[in-house]
Amino acid sequence: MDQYVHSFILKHQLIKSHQTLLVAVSGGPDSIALLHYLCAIRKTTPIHLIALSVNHNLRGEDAEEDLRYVEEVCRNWGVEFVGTSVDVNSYKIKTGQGTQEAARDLRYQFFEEMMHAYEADALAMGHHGDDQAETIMMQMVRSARPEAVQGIPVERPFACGRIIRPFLCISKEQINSYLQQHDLEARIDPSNAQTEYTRNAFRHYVLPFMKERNPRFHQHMQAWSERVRSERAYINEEAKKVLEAVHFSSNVEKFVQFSNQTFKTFPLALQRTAFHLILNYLYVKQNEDISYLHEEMFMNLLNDDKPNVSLDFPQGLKITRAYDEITFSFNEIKKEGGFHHHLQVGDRAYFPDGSWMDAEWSQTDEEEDHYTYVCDSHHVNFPLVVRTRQNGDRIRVRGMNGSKKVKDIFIDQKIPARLRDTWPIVTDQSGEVLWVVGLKKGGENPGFSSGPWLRLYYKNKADT
Ligand SMILES: Nc1ncnc2c1ncn2[C@@H]1O[C@H](COP(=O)(O)OP(=O)(O)OP(=O)(O)O)[C@@H](O)[C@H]1O
Repeated sequence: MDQYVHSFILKHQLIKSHQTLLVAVSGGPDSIALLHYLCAIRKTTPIHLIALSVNHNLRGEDAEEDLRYVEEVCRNWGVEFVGTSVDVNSYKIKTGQGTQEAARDLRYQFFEEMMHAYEADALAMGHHGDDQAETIMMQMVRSARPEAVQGIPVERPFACGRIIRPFLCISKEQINSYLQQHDLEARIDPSNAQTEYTRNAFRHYVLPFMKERNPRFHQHMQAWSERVRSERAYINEEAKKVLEAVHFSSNVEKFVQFSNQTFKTFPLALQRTAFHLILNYLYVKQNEDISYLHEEMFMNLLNDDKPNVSLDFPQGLKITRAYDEITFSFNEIKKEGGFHHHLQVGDRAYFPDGSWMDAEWSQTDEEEDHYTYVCDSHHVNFPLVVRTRQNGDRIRVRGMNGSKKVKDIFIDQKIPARLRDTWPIVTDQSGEVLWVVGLKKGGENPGFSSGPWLRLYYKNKADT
């Protein structure tokens, strides 16, 4: 066992000389073996070890005895010890969590505090290869998405350092032999009683079957986890390029819009991943309800023959496709035919009636007609927004002092009421109305500036 763990630590560079290492010790076999192993390597790799143990007060006096047992072991092995008792029941009432979830939260809060208190480099935990195999199999049953089936990480950032799991490369059986070999005693493994029902079923029925087929199954699962993680990291980086290409920009409104054509130039794997990156950005809390079926629905929306399609996602998120334009929005556009597009320079925005608008840099400040708008680019906050009217919209009309209600412009120009809710209006990011297309121009007069100018061009479907 020692050799496996040694190579694993080296391969992942989990521990280095002179580091301060916290070890989470419940008193059960896995963490007692881990503590013993780490004590032993102190002979060749000088490290500062501190053992942490949490009494969850869930198993009466037994739990207190576990803590005292760990304390005694630490005294005998010359390891600094910090123990704590937490009140899981009060925390459960406060947070509405289940027992295991609340216990876990409190345990990690304590670990985090200790990481800062000791300015530790890492916290070592006793998860092993069988835990890994169970976790991956459970994830596979739950999800069809590779990114949701990655298992337990060998290391991850935590507080001021990292969490490391040096035993992921070995099986529970190897840990038991190690305990025997070194004549080590552990408290009765409380995990069987505490572990959730599903995990126990995998532990007792599925894992033995897999190990019977291949005793090295846990090694395969560990290799799988490492491989999937590195591949996912690569795909995620590549998918960020998709977001760049479609001019994805974060904004307070949590509103995302891009061209379907551009999005679809990328391979399917990147489209899928980019879709999840967008969802991660839109959903403040990770949404457990999103499954690969949602992913399929989105992929179908991209390829649907119909020009206007929409999907309703959890928490009121609406995804629509209007011709080439894909929109993710929580603010459902209330009025029929209403829209809200972001417009970057070099983009074309399509409207539900088939008309469109181009945005480009211009060499001149000349405006050919009512359907061209030029402004000094220094006076606008990008990206521009092309949307339908909102209550209270006003425009600072060029050459006039003060502003005018957009509603009055529609009335003055005798625009029929049925057209007003779908009439395009351009604003900048700060909400300043720049142009009521075809009717009134606002903002600074481009004739007074030296550019560079931004030129907008509106083309009505009926004219083509
Ligand atoms: N009460 C606790 N105090 C300190 N560390 C804990 C505690 N409970 C769990 N841990 C840490 O989390 C790891 C995984 O926890 P889990 O509940 O899966 O295992 P366990 O059966 O308690 O493990 P072990 O056999 O090491 O006691 C443990 O190996 C240990 O490092």
